[in-house]
Amino acid sequence: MIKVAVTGATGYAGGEVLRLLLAHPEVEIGALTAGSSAGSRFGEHQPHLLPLADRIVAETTADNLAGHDVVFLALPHGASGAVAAQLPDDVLVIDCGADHRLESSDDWAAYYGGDHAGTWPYGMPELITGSSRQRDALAGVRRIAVPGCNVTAVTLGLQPAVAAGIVESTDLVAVLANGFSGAGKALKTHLLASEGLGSASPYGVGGTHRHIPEIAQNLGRAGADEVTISFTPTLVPMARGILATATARLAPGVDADAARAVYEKAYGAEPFVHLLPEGQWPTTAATLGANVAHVQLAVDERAGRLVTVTAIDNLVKGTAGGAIQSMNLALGLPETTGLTTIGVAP
Ligand SMILES: NC(=O)C1=CN([C@@H]2O[C@H](COP(=O)(O)OP(=O)(O)OC[C@H]3O[C@@H](n4cnc5c(N)ncnc54)[C@H](OP(=O)(O)O)[C@@H]3O)[C@@H](O)[C@H]2O)C=CC1
Ligand SMILES: CC(=O)N[C@@H](CCC(=O)OP(=O)(O)O)C(=O)O
Repeated sequence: MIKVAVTGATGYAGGEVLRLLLAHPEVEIGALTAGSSAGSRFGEHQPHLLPLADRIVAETTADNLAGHDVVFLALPHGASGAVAAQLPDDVLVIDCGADHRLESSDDWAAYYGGDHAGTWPYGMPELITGSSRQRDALAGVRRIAVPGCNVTAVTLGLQPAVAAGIVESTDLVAVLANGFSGAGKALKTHLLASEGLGSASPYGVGGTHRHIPEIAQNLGRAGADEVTISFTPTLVPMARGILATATARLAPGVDADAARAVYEKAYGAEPFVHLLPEGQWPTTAATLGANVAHVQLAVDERAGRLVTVTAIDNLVKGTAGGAIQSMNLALGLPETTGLTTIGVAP
């Protein structure tokens, strides 16, 4: 069995990693660590994870993380680098946070601030990288940076068109509806039920959201020379889910059939990206609890734009499921081990 520790186990991302790992046939769950909740009973924080309820949350120290084959980091931004530096090179370390996603230290400084911890192999197996996919780069690695959840939705929506050159990558627009859990468990005023229930509110407006450089990095790897994207997330009253509408100016002469053929070719063999039948549009409800992205596209002839819509569960395909998919690849297991595309709607 593969022995796995989870840091940030009391949070949303750590909890979801554990929920999925409990169904993984090759995994045994070891240390559960966190910050201020160390010493408390795990069941107080994650009552839905009954098999682990009587465990005691440990401090996040190198000693407590020793003796594991895999360590998941589900810590706030900026906290992963120091913990990872204490872990041996032969341990597979999977960072669900942002610390190791970006190649450019300038981008890190501009969007996150502080010192950049470094760049790790990027955990999005479906990412188009020239003539191959990122999954080929994950075999045998011992460090993985899990993508941002919004980044996963927007990248999967746009990358086939960008890679095939059927859109202008300098004229991209993405508007997203985002569930509350994306912001984590820590209390924030705008996430109070009295503020957020019955309301939709934009945040990170005007080119300020920290996922913009990561999306540009991905679409650059997919083949774009230059990427300009207007990106606007909107908080909507649902616990989980992201619905990303991403549009792009079409290259001359590209019609709906040609665009659809590009997406069918890109995603026909992907186990966790599902191109819906023509005319059926993604909903977040259909992806909840599932390691899957539902994708659809249309050509808006009057506007001259390709319109893509992608739905994911931010905590599954957007975090924990994607992380376990990458773990499987790194360890040489079948990519789909322990993961399901079956959701829990309604
Ligand atoms: N929520 C989401 O949809 C996604 C989250 N992520 C990333 O996952 C990471 C965790 O996010 P999320 O689960 O939402 O956040 P939460 O606020 O829900 O959880 C944070 C976790 O980190 C622990 N923690 C906080 N500070 C420290 C510290 N100094 N040392 C050790 N443990 C600490 C907390 O423990 P304690 O209980 O003791 O406070 C808690 O377990 C972030 O980097 C986030 O960006 C990535 C993709 C999507
Ligand atoms: C509603 C909400 O605030 N969502 C968060 C989701 C970010 C996320 O979880 O991704 P990271 O791992 O990069 O933090 C946001 O859009 O910033």
